[in-house]
Amino acid sequence: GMVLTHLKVQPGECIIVKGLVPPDAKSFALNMGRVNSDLALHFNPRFESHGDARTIICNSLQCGEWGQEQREPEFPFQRGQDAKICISFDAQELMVGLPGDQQLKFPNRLGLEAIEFFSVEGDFRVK
Ligand SMILES: CCCO[C@@H]1O[C@H](CO)[C@@H](O[C@@H]2O[C@H](CO)[C@H](O)[C@H](OCc3cn(Cc4cccc(C#CCN)c4)nn3)[C@H]2O)[C@H](O)[C@H]1NC(C)=O
Repeated sequence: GMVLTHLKVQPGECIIVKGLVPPDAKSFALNMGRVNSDLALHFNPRFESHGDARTIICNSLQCGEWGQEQREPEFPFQRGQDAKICISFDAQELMVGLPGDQQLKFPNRLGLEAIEFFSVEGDFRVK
């Protein structure tokens, strides 16, 4: 999928991603952090993957090691529908704005001061 590097997204700024979730989607991920192996947030909605159904899994990756997963109560995505996702952060947490004005928060475990890396993986067609 799409990979962006050498970004300088600061606290208070936001990344807005719009795209289509294909009708046969199983899973997609938005990754953000310093580099691919140091992610402040791996945001992974699973329609049907790894034994999960309609569950958003959030995690961090530090030096290639996964942290403790956070499983979200809401799943505001539908196969075959467009989705808009807005990401911002501060010293304490990353905030993800979701469809239907839902929002989730994830601790800024890495103490990230700027988002330099952003990638989209799996079943999400960026528009
Ligand atoms: C119960 C004991 C065992 O527990 C399980 O242990 C697994 C391994 O650790 C965890 O799974 C890992 O979870 C991690 C977050 O924590 C990560 O998502 C990681 O995936 C990295 C990864 C990213 N990509 C690229 C990509 C991304 C999204 C879409 C696609 C596609 C497509 C075309 N349909 C491709 N490929 N692999 C996943 O493997 C499970 O959650 C966890 N389950 C529970 C309940 O605890």
